[in-house]
Amino acid sequence: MPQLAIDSTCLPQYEKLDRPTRERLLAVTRKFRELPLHALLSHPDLRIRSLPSGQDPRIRTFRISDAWTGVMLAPESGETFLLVHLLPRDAAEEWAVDQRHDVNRVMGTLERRDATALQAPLAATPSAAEAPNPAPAAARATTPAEPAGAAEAAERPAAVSPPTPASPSSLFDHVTDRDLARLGVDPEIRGFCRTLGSGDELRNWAPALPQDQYEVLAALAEGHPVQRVLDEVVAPRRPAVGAVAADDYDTAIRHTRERVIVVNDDREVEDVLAGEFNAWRVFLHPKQRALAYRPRFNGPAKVSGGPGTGKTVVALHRVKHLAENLPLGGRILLTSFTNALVESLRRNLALLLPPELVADVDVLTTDKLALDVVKEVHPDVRLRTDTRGFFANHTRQHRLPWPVDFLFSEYRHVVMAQGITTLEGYLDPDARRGRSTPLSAAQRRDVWHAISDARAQMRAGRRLPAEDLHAAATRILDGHIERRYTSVVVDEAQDLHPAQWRTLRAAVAHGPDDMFIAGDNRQRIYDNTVSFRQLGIEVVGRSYPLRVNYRTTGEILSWADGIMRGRPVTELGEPASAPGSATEPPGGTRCILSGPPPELHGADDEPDELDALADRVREWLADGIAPGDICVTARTNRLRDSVAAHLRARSLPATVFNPREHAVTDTTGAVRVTTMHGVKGLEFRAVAVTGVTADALPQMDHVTSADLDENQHRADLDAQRSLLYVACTRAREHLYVSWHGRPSRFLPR
Ligand SMILES: Nc1ncnc2c1ncn2[C@@H]1O[C@H](COP(=O)(O)OP(=O)(O)OP(=O)(O)O)[C@@H](O)[C@H]1O
Repeated sequence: MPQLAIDSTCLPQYEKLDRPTRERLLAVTRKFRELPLHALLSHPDLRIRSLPSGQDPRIRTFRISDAWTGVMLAPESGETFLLVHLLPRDAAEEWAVDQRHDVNRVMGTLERRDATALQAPLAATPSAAEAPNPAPAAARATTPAEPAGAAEAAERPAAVSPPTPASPSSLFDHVTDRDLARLGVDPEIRGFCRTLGSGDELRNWAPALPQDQYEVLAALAEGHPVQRVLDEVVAPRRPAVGAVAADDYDTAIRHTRERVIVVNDDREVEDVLAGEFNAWRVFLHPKQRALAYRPRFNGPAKVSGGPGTGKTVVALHRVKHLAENLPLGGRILLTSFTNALVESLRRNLALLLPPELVADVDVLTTDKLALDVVKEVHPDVRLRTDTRGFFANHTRQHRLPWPVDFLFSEYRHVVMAQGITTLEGYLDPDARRGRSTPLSAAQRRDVWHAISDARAQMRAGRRLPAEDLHAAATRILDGHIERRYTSVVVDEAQDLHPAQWRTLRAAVAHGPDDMFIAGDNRQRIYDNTVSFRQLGIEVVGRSYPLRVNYRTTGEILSWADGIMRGRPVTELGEPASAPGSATEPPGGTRCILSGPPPELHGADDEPDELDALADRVREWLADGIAPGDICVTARTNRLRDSVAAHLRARSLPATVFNPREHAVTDTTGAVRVTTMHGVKGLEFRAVAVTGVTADALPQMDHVTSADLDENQHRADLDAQRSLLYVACTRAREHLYVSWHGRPSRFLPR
């Protein structure tokens, strides 16, 4: 009996079908599974057609409805049908005739290429006019809201400049044919890639190239050595069973789990097709799968990677693996930074795990965990959120000769960061390493007494700041022989304070699979620097980068990377001040999507800026982007509230979103307006970043003065730079950045 598999290309298309067409598609897919091959091919309703002039004799089209056509790969031998694409009727055949599917014998995967487009540069040196259909490279990527007909059929590279035949400056001169073959690059693509002169040219051809070979070429083009590409791109895909024969489509389809899934019943078909945003549940990059489903790590493991590389997705799948293998009586903690992020993790976990496994997982912010632990012993304790102001008062009361924020900074970045509990500890010459304001022993005593006094008052009032709450929680957890959790999984790890890490460390016993940590220091928007080693979290030999971005278009990411250019970023868990501490290389992340470049708008004053923003939002809505898929960010609470009021005054649906109070789903019917801090970890089809004005970014009253502490000054500036980076990288398809007056110096030139 034939089997059905679905290619991930179909998912965003399915979103565009109306309900009757979806039902019709399900009825058709049922026939694929139920009828014998000969009955299927001759079924009158399905109108299965082969394409005599097509590049691939196995490709067929079939009728879904008057308006929509399915494209499938029908087996010559074997029995697995692959549903390749869903397209408007007129566009389907035009697209399908150009495509060819082949088994990649080295990686064992099934790949698709636009064979017609790729033949052109090999046949001759085309003039620009002859270059393949100059459609935007966006074709493969961002999905228009309505069926776009011919535009969808034209999944062709943009002819920025026609590739030229092999020249001394060709992009892959440094790689031999033999190495390319070892990396799974087949003869046709080996010949083709010799015609490319630049990384931009390669990217423009991405929609036409076989997917896995493109990833190999992109990694080589970025300068990664052959061995690393073998280890990171080829090895995770290589089938355990050895080479796959060139005509063994059945095996290749089953092995291409990154893009293809075999479905067994109606429920599975619907489940897989039901929306683009669920792709992460089913299709994992081999590297993501290898990390999430590795049977065990012998200790803490760390996954880092730029924005949108699927760190959260890997963390969720890791929880699934841990829950499926949990010993009797075990429990898992999944933790993140804000209530909104935790809420979104909880929702996604419920999509991924059956309820009986969800029941074994606590999904909590790290602060909530600490509060729960402390309340078990001191039920009347509450979390204090005005700590900065409280310490400012104490600075004045003790008549200390430093600015009002100094005491708080000393409390947070020295005393609590290092877990110092005595005056002697604070007097230790190493205690203030990295702080650039020297303090005499007498001054340290004054500071210590002021801090102790403030802490004693806070304890007496039973309202503890997060740092003290965590110190208390750590003491309580350390006092138990039984640890609270079997495994702890941490998302958005870059922003946790050392005191929060100590709570997490104390919540789980040292051992295999104790901690799984996902984060990205480029996105660190709070001023914490952390040394995993000093906290007893040893990740050496268990650190893994992710390098494929699934969220953001290449145009948006490469512009946003300009915000961070020239700022070396330390690796997650490496303190900035450590001699020789490793830094994350800039860029190095490949995007699978492409689309329009970011739009930048400078206005004369704030009212003009808000008027232009309202026009942009209105256009997005008119283009069919749902209000809940649009987010506007502002640097300050004041601007956020003005933006929301301004949009509403122009009859646009807008609501203020506060991640500490709201779940992401609370505000789906309206355009979300939030602060830049509020968009951490989230994503939207369209994002407007407003108020990127010279005096708002950096906002100097939130930056320690360089005279007081040079290092802290730099760290504070970097945190604000990262804030802009985080806000801009939340956009999936459209990014709009605006300012009034002078633009922020963080904007790329
Ligand atoms: N293998 C995959 N296939 C399809 N989509 C994926 C895959 N992995 C991740 N995604 C999607 O990419 C987007 C980004 O993923 P995710 O939020 O996990 O990234 P992240 O690295 O945690 O991002 P950030 O650090 O910017 O918050 C999400 O929409 C997710 O569903």
